[in-house]
Amino acid sequence: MASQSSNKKRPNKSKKRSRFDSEEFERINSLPWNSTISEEDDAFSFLIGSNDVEGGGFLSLEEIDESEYNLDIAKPSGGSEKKGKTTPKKQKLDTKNEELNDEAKGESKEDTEEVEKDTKQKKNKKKKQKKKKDKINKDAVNKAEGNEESAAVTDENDDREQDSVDETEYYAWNELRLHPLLMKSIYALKFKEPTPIQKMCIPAAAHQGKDVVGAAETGSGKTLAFGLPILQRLLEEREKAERQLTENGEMDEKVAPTGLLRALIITPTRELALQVTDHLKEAARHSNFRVVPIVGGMSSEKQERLLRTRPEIVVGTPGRLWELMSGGEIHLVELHSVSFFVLDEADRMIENGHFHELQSIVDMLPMASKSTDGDSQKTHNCETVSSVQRKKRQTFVFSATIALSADFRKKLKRGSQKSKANDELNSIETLSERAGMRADAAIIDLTNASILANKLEESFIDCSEEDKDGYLYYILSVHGQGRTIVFCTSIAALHHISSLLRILGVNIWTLHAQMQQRARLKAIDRFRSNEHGILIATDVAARGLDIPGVRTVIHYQLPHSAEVYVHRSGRTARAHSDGCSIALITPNDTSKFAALCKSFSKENFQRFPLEMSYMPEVMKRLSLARQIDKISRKDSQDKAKKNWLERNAESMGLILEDNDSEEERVNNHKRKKTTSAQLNKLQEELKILLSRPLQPKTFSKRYLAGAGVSPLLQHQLEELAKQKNPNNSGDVKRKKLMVIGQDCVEPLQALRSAGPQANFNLKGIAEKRKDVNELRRKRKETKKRMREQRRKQKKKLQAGKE
Ligand SMILES: Nc1ncnc2c1ncn2[C@@H]1O[C@H](COP(=O)(O)OP(=O)(O)OP(=O)(O)O)[C@@H](O)[C@H]1O
Repeated sequence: MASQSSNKKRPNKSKKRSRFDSEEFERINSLPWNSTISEEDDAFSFLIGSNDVEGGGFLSLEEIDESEYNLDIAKPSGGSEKKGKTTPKKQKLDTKNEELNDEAKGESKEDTEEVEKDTKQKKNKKKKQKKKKDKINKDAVNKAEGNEESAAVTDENDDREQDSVDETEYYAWNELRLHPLLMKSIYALKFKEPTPIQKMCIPAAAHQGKDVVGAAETGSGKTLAFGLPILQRLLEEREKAERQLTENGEMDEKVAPTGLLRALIITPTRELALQVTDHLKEAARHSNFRVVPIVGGMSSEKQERLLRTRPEIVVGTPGRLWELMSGGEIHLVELHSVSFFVLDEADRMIENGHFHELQSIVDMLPMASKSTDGDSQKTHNCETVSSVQRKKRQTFVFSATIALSADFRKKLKRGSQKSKANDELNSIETLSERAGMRADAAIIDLTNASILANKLEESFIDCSEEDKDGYLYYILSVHGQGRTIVFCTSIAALHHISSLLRILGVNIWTLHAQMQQRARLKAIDRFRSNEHGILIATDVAARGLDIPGVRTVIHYQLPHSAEVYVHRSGRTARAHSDGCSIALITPNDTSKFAALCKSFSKENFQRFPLEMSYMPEVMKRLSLARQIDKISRKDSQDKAKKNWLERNAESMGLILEDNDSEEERVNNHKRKKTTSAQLNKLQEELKILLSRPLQPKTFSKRYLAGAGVSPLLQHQLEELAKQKNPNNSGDVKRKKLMVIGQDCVEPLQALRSAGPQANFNLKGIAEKRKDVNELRRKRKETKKRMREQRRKQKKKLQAGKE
């Protein structure tokens, strides 16, 4: 349905653009291509983007605002652009026509005069061309950068920075033959070497023009693995077109078309789209390609204004993209120019809530298979376009967990490209095929058997449902170093623990899908800016979020699938860092956890080391916090109920009568007073407890424990311990000596020091489960037998009575 509606909107535009399109595409096809990219794949080398936007700058707290992009976007005047505003190309043509008319009027002038004029013009033209050629050859870099004052300032800084760059340190990038402007960005990012997925993807995508299915662990640099090839090809195309125009002496005659949409990147979440945008802007900062995010939760008018700047690269979420596309947003429906289509976190895209819009978007992409001979003008145009497009659009499908869909991989390896009768894009395979993925796509799967990030250490704490909150508080307070993300599966659980933690004085931020977009971005921003920040989030934060310094991920509730577990845990141990994850496992979770371990081919998970002497104090505080929470909740529920009643009564013009008797009123008042006194008392008690360090009374064998120990004291204690055991220089023992106190030891350190203390034994669990199943079966059989016996006895009794 959706795609039909979109198709309805397209014929008009197609009619208006049909001549232009076919002319342009004829020209595209006639352009030669450089040796590194196959002729077939060189789609839009005629493009010379008018890139006047400075990249860089993360979209942070406020709504997307064009001012953040240093854009001076003209408000639409008079007829809307959608109705076919005069393009620069058309303006140029009009001017040319006027010139021709003028020339015709001047026919009466003498021939000699005309010849002189002609020669003069030719001379001027040659001069101009030479000047331009020199300029291009002299400084291609400056040419691409010199559009904005702000860009110039940044570039000046970058140039200064680049002067101090020792390029030999970046030699590992050499073999990837990236454009100097991209290398300049890489120097600025200080990425000394490409990550393995980048090493594999860039040659295949940028130089061989292949479609790519990429799978690599979380935080392994997949964004640039598809981002750099896109930018590389766009840069090469632009330069080639410029060179060719200069060589043909057409620089003056041909006007670069205003930016066409060249790359469409789709991500499952808004935060991820903003992050990918930011990342690509950093990579494109010297090449001047415009990258714009199109996501829900923000003003669509502003986004439409951003799109009117005709960015070459759009990164968006399916919902808002489709909303604008189906509304006929001109930049987004001109998909014939899209040469790069990316599905980031592809496996998430096919999940419920995403694929309908995605399917509609994919169906908008020009594909030869969708055209039929008998169709309208629009179809004819699409066919012209698609015959170019089918060969030339590159499709990239990326995810850390795509390899979990082994079926997809196998099929692609076999090169199966048969179109499915299936109309729904409910598998990555169908989705990729419909998006135009070619049979010879490069499959780059760098995930290991466990799919989990290499530098991630995983652990678990088995506890009762009752003690879960206590253990969470324990980890956050005893091991509060570095950033921590706590994942919940439900928003109710998120509210529950965030309320408790706030009462316990733990500084946290929350993130879930029911929050306003502005609040979501604010939470991320604040979390990002706090070195020891704690974020309590649902799975909306599970995918793609790249926040440096996340040291620990806690699974407060286990996720529903192995994929989500991988992505959640992948918020730590990113790029070259390490990190750890801790899963809180209650008896109800055991079999789910065992299944998870199995899907990662992991026999053992490490048990997180706990210093049990902390627990009495932890539980005391928690008990008080729970009581406070219960009273406060009841109070706010009562208030909300009263407000609701009052609001409704007011809206209906009614006056609420207080029907309570005097006695009831007095009792209510007394009850309120008692509750308030009780609340104050509990809060006071908790305050006293919180003012004391969370300190165990005894010293453990392994740890010298002391809450609130300053780094200096910690160091002195360690030195003291060394002096006491001068002979004991064995590394193993020294490693185990650790001083722990609040905010002293991060979980990863505690985990490493503990060694493989205890493991989650899958075999044991399987056996236990077997035993339990056997027990259940026997119990069932006994029950059945007893039922049978009772029935027989009943029958006998009835027969006796008769
Ligand atoms: N060559 C490189 N050297 C060092 N760091 C890099 C390199 N490439 C990318 N990074 C950094 O690594 C981090 C992770 O990159 P990115 O977000 O692209 O990972 P990802 O594989 O897409 O992760 P996820 O699967 O979780 O989405 C980012 O902070 C990025 O800046």
